[in-house]
Amino acid sequence: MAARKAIYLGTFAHCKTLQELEICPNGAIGVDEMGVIAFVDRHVKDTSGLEFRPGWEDAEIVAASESSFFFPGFIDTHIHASQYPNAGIFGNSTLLDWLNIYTFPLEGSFTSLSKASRIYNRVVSRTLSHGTTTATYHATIHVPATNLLADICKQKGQRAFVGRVCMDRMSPDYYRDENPETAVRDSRACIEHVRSIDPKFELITPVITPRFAPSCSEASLRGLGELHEETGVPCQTHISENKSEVALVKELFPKAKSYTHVYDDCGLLTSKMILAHAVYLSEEERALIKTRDAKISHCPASNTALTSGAARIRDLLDRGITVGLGTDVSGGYSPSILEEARQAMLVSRHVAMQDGDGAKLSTEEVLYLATRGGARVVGLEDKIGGFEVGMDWDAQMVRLGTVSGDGQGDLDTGLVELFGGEDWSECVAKWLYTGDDRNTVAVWVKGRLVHQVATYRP
Ligand SMILES: Nc1nc2[nH]cnc2c(=O)[nH]1
Ligand SMILES: [Zn+2]
Repeated sequence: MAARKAIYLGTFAHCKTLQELEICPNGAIGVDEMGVIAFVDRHVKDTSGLEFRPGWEDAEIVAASESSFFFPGFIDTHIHASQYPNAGIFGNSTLLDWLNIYTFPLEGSFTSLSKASRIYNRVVSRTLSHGTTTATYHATIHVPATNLLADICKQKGQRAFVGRVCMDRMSPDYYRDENPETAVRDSRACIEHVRSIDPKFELITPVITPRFAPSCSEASLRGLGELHEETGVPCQTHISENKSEVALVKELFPKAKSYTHVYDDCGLLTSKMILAHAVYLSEEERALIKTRDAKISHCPASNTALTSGAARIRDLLDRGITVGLGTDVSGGYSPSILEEARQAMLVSRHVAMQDGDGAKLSTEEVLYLATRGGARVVGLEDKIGGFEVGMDWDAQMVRLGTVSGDGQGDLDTGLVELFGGEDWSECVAKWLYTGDDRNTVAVWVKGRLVHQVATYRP
């Protein structure tokens, strides 16, 4: 809960639609004690006399400087919190050997709660510092460590979906569920823990997490599908990321019509399912995903790093399928959704070189995926992702660097350097393509200040 009402003054930018980025240079956004946006003024004439809003005379004033603006917090729809120490470590591996060489040994070590605490505290702080106000996490199979991740998100104020990973086959002996029943039982325990710390799932939501079809028996997928139906708790998994994985699923589920049908047959392909990657979906699978209204997390950095492939995002969007962005740390090397948005744009250019210019994603589109798209993926499109009355104040203040007449630039704002001739849409583009966490000077979730850089002064 925010300590007091606040008015955020200055430039704000947010995506109205996939194609339209609205930028208001003289804005004022009022946020009430609950962290909810009460008003949005697009053209404030005089910011010196703040009596322009009766009832808001006592509000805290948070003003963005001339080279700063407010932007909605980012939504990371797919990140493995437990893999954070491996960010950047993947060599030349591809998915199935990467799991065995790098990933299972690290995740398996989360029997140690002190290790889990060190890593989870770090990843939550780090993602917040990159403007991620909502993250959908995969944890590990361990109940105490997964519950700890939920506790840490709550304590640090990050909106989070926290998933206890289920895997009862094709996994090492030291890191697997004993049987389908324990996979369901332990998932239920994590759901109950979140219920105990956040009964209405206002900040933290549990998420049922079968790792992916190859590491789950049909019985465990069915059990998790039943748990999904019983509790209404959302689900997440991986799908069709890599060609060898797709072939393996065909071998392991010979009766299923497709990889997507494996999840559908077990009651997991619903509007509350987040499917990460979706690189090699057939026409029929894409149609089925659209029919079920399941959501897609696009993870371009990971898809490139693990040589998985290039997802056809334009095609998914044209079909009306909901898409957001996922860092997929540590398949992806960066915890930054800004970096992921850049990668989404770049990968779309490679797709365009094969499929034609229509595949290109624009600056506006990747920023939409990073915010409004992600909000729809996690089912919170009425609450987060933009600046509208009634939405929560999940936001970041972005500060850009300026170069003065003597050619000297700001040191603490990284590579984004304004020379004075840029209009606001060019400023936002410069931030997207050259910015980093040095530009994210303050971050709020539900009106609570959850991150600030040392030089930030409200
Ligand atoms: N990128 C990625 N793909 C997976 N498929 C199954 N597990 C994983 C994982 O941890 N990362
Ligand atoms: Zn993943």
